[in-house]
Amino acid sequence: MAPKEILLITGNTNKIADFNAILIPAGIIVRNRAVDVPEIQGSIEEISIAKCRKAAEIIGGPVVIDDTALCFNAMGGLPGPYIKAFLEALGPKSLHLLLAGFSDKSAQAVATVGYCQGPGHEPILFQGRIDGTIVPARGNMQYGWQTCFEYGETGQTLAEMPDDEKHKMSHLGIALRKLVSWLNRSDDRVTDTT
Ligand SMILES: O=c1[nH]c(=O)c2ncn([C@@H]3O[C@H](COP(=O)(O)OP(=O)(O)OP(=O)(O)O)[C@@H](O)[C@H]3O)c2[nH]1
Ligand SMILES: [Mg+2]
Repeated sequence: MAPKEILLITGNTNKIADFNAILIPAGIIVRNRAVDVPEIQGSIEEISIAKCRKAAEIIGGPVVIDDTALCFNAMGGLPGPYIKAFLEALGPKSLHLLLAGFSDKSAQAVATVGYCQGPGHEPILFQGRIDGTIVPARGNMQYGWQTCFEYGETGQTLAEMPDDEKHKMSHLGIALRKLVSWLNRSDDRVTDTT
């Protein structure tokens, strides 16, 4: 089968690295444009659809985007898609303090990957959700909130897991495997590099 490529619209270099780590073994080439696409307020899905549609308009062709949310169950799903603002304000070391007044520390990490064929086309979403617990930061601090998210019953934060193990179960891994299945069934919607 000819290799396929996607154009990932993001300025987040860690996200690009994660896409590559997950998609290269699946035979997908990841190209990138670092465009800052405006993010509206709304549900996770509304934000992802608007971001994907806007990215396709800016690029004028097929695009892939991801919008990642961290949802605290005690807070009705917040910060959710607004986690970036909380992370920037508090830093990963203080994020767990948001739940100091709650006994329920459970949370979900949600990756919502969007594909849009081009301007005027309806985006398609592929979502991965995993359950975990918000804890004081542990592990590699270089990226996002993953030091604060202990996955399932593993006793490990995402930042304490080896990358290959993390990509097998992560919110993004789940979402991207759904994208890969869809790309493999939709040969006419992706760009062949040959
Ligand atoms: O520990 C993490 N593990 C992840 O898997 C992950 N994915 C995203 N993030 C962070 O969560 C916020 C989401 O915002 P986000 O999805 O809008 O990304 P972003 O604004 O950085 O880039 P863009 O793709 O929108 O251009 C941003 O602070 C990201 O740095 C992650 N942190
Ligand atoms: Mg963003």
